[in-house]
Amino acid sequence: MDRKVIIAGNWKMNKTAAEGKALVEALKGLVADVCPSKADIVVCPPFTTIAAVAEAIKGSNIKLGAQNIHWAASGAFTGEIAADMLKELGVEYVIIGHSERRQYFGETDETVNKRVKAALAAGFKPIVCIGEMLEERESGKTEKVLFTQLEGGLAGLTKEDMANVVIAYEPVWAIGTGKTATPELAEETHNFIRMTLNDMFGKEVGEGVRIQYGGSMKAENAKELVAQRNIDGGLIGGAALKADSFAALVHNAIAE
Ligand SMILES: O=C[C@H](O)COP(=O)(O)O
Repeated sequence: MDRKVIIAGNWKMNKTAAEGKALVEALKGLVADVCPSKADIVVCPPFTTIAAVAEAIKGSNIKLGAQNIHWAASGAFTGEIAADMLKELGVEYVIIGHSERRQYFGETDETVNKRVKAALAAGFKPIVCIGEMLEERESGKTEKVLFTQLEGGLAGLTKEDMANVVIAYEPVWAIGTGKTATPELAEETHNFIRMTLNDMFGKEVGEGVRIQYGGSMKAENAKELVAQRNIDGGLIGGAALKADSFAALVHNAIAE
């Protein structure tokens, strides 16, 4: 099945509004030649930078994402963000359950699931992050960890919901370390994720779900990674923080 490549830049806690605006102003020109039918190009700035970026990317082929969403419509949830607030800014994608949220902010499969459901109900496309820690991989627990994260994070979702869900596989040991998974190892794991999705939702659904790789992906390794059968793009941290490195990565990822 043909799945459209999706390259998303997760800016994490980087870029003021002015810096974010400057980045996308430069990026727009550098990726203007990328046909929207060929790839989805997404930037996910921090909340305070979204409005400025939304304005700057109007009329371009760059789409907007956020880095989190709360499950309640409003209320006493200090530090959180609601669906309406993101909708108003033109956000389309929402990253949910990033390993940094799980590691440092107590995110669990249960809260991931609540956020995913809220995102879908509001019409967003969730990018659901899963991935194992180094000691889990070394002790042979990778598949068990990923299975549990998929089962918990996607619990209760329908086949129709899955048409709007993107999975990001990010081995935690590869994030920001420069230690990319080899294309073979990444593909083996993506294939396991695909099989699990096929089991959970049926092959006709599972084969259509886009699975991004994340973890030290850069222009130099993007082509080989995305060439793998079950790798449909990337969730990019460090290399998304500069317009030229992100644009080069996008071009290499979709190069024939
Ligand atoms: O969300 C992005 C990932 O955590 C990857 O980050 P990185 O490209 O800096 O390794």
